[in-house]
Amino acid sequence: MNILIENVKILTMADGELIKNGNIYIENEKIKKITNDKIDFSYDKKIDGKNYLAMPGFVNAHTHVGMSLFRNFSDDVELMTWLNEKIWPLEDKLIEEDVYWASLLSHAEMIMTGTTSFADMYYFEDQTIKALEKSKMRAQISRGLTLEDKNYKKIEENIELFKKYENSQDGRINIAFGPHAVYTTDKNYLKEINKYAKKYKMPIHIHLSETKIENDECIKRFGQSPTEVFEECGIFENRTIAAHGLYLSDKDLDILSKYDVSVVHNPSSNLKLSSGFLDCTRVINKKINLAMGTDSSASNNNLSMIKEISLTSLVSKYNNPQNLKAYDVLKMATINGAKALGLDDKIGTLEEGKLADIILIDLNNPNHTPQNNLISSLPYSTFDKDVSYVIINGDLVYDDKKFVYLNEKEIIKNAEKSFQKLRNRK
Ligand SMILES: CSC[C@H]1O[C@@H](n2cnc3c(O)ncnc32)[C@H](O)[C@@H]1O
Ligand SMILES: [Zn+2]
Repeated sequence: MNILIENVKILTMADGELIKNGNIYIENEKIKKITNDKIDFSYDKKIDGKNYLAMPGFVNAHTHVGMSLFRNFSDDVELMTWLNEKIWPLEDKLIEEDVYWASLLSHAEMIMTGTTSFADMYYFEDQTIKALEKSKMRAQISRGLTLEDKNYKKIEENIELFKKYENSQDGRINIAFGPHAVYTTDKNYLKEINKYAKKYKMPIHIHLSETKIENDECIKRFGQSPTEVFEECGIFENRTIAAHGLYLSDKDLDILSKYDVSVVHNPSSNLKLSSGFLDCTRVINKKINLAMGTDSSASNNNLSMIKEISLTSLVSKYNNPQNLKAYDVLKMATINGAKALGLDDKIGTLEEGKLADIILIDLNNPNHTPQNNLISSLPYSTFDKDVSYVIINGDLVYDDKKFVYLNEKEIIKNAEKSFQKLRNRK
């Protein structure tokens, strides 16, 4: 499909470029040209971009899309109570169909709030991949791995996922290993994962130093911080997404900065589970790639990157208004997320030759008026409902606030039904 977005304000997120006006020519899956000029181009769809802002789609660099059936199921508790008493017992009853509908529900929510790519860690990931065939989102998928894995069968399943789906669906799918966290694994298990990650050149997705208790218990168990344990086991020798990172010491940050590790900030989930709030500036100052995620809608309790962008900006400024400028927060949600997924040469900025993952924000709303500073408008004034068009891999998936491929009513009905069945399942 060829698309022309005409006469639009463009935030490219490419270095040095702020807002410019022009036309975006999308040929098949790529951005062919961004120019003020009219070029000879035959298109299947023309979007009148007047009063819209085009920018790269958001990259949600840490989530669990299969958990959206648990939205508002367990609130007002801290992480370990939430996991041990509420979430894990429910996950024991999950079946494939639940994850399929939960995934579609999450994909719909992400698309309508401007997310075009995500990194996921969960169970029944083949169902999430099946849902991706419908939603057409871009994703890095990892099978969640814990010590419940008796004969390392789940590691094998993770490798099978890689062999079957790596680069599938027109290159929109990548597969990673998903060792859950230091407290659900041990050194032998992590070393085994590292061995295969190296063999297959697969990236890794972990939870890291999310709570103070996690750190304290790790030090009791190993005499090392979680970062030191993962480093010793070779995990960081593979490109790694490390979600949370709230309790990283200076020494931990120095370790991470030596490797291709991206820390992912999940502000809503961290605040809601009372884990704390990441000092983003401290991580960025150590030259570590800092991306942004929602975590799941069971702890967030939704999947809006616009909400995460806003929270990150506002809470980071609580003691100093100079902390974290609007543009730096937008980088976390776009190009830094792309880097976390190993895709910064393909997505994350709007540049000729890159894949067309583009969203259009409606500026014709009272909350964007007057247009004094469009970069500030994004973190400080944008609502989810301002997202009007979403293009992924050159494919229009959300057209003037309507899903092109997803049947919203069917998804909502089946997700609701799945949760009622799951709840009653023995
Ligand atoms: C092994 S699959 C993923 C696993 O992670 C659990 N989970 C969801 N959110 C969090 C979080 O913030 N910290 C730690 N673990 C989390 C989820 O319930 C699955 O069991
Ligand atoms: Zn998580």
